[in-house]
Amino acid sequence: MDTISHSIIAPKLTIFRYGLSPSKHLTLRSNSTARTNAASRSRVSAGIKIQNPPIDFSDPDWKSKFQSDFEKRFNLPHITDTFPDAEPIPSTFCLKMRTPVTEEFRGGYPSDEEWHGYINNNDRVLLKTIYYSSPTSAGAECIDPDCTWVEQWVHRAGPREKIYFKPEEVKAAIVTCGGLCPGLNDVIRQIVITLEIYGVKKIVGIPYGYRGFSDKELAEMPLTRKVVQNVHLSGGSLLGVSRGGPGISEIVDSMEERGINMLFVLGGNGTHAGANVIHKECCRRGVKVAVVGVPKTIDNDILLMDKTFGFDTAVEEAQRAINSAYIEAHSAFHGIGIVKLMGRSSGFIAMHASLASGQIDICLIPEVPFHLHGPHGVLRHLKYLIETKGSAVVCVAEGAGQVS
Ligand SMILES: Nc1ncnc2c1ncn2[C@@H]1O[C@H](COP(=O)(O)OP(=O)(O)OP(=O)(O)O)[C@@H](O)[C@H]1O
Ligand SMILES: O=P(O)(O)OC[C@H]1O[C@](O)(CO)[C@@H](O)[C@@H]1O
Repeated sequence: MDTISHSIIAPKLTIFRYGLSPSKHLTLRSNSTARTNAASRSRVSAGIKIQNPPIDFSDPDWKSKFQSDFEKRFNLPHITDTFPDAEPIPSTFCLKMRTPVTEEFRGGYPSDEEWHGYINNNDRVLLKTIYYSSPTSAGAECIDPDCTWVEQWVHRAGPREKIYFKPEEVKAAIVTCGGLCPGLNDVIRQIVITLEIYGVKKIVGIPYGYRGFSDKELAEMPLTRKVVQNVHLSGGSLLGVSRGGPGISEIVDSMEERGINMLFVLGGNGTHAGANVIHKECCRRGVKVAVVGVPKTIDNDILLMDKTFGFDTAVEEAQRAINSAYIEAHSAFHGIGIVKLMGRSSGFIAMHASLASGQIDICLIPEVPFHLHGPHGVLRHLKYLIETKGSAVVCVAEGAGQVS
């Protein structure tokens, strides 16, 4: 199976791929790999070998075992795991209000009012919504050889009716680390505005990533709705970014000194590895701090999120390059345009830009192995395009053809 390639042909677009056996489509991940994968561009499922304990499909209970294992893996930690005595209070925020919920609601909402302002703790989002009747169905991703329907879900994010931090006692900090990504300022803005709606008054930005926790020259930046009102109109990060910086102990010391008890980190893999150890260090010290990770990946390759910020901008911008390549290729005799786009481990930008542009003939992405040569190879198809259309445009994601 792994040497025969075939192509899926959509109008004007060919994505080269191998025929994969169902077993190679497994998306099941262990707890640790789910997290690592999520942080390391794991939306890719086809073609990647996943190290998991094999499922014994001869066991008549395999499905219920799989589902309960899946449930355990997505069992979210809660603040009361670390602070069993933490007392919940009614939330001051509600999806239906644009000002903090006031005292008059503290005892509950009027019974005749349909409130629907919160996410229930048991709300779930189904990850797989397609029932494939056969492993040979186009795009089939099967757990087992018979392609049985197995429910996979994750918790639904959003505001809860009970909170554990009194807004007046919160000092929230926001930090942006790693490289830039479109949308960082939008996220900073929205965090500040939402915190204010909760009633939080003390909000600061930590300048230049984790470095801002140790460098005495870098003063924290007070953030209010007024400060962030128009920041989404400019690129980059209002706070600045950096790589490297202090050790975890120094960061947590600094947070304690500053009285920060809520930290929002915006960043990629490294940033989240840092956030994780900051959280662990806070737990070890017994300081009540909420560490919130906001994943930053322009590649949109986090399975558990609808879409990561910056992705749409990347797709939009990519189309300008595609359009230029198209014009060049079609103006030249037997012209071939090649556009290389971001995406070392996943090809969502390349695929979406290709589809949206309507100008790409071949799209090569890391998830889908292909041959350059041979009867089903890319070059053969390119020759066919030149012979029949006179020109062609190819879109290549950075990591295409590099997954072994
Ligand atoms: N394993 C780790 N433990 C603690 N901190 C880390 C770890 N890896 C990276 N960091 C810290 O996280 C910050 C950002 O990391 P990094 O430069 O790797 O960017 P990133 O978050 O992966 O973003 P990008 O995807 O843009 O590269 C740095 O300040 C770095 O010191
Ligand atoms: O060259 P680096 O820093 O490893 O990053 C490359 C990766 O970063 C991105 O450009 C953005 O995540 C990816 O498309 C690419 O895979």
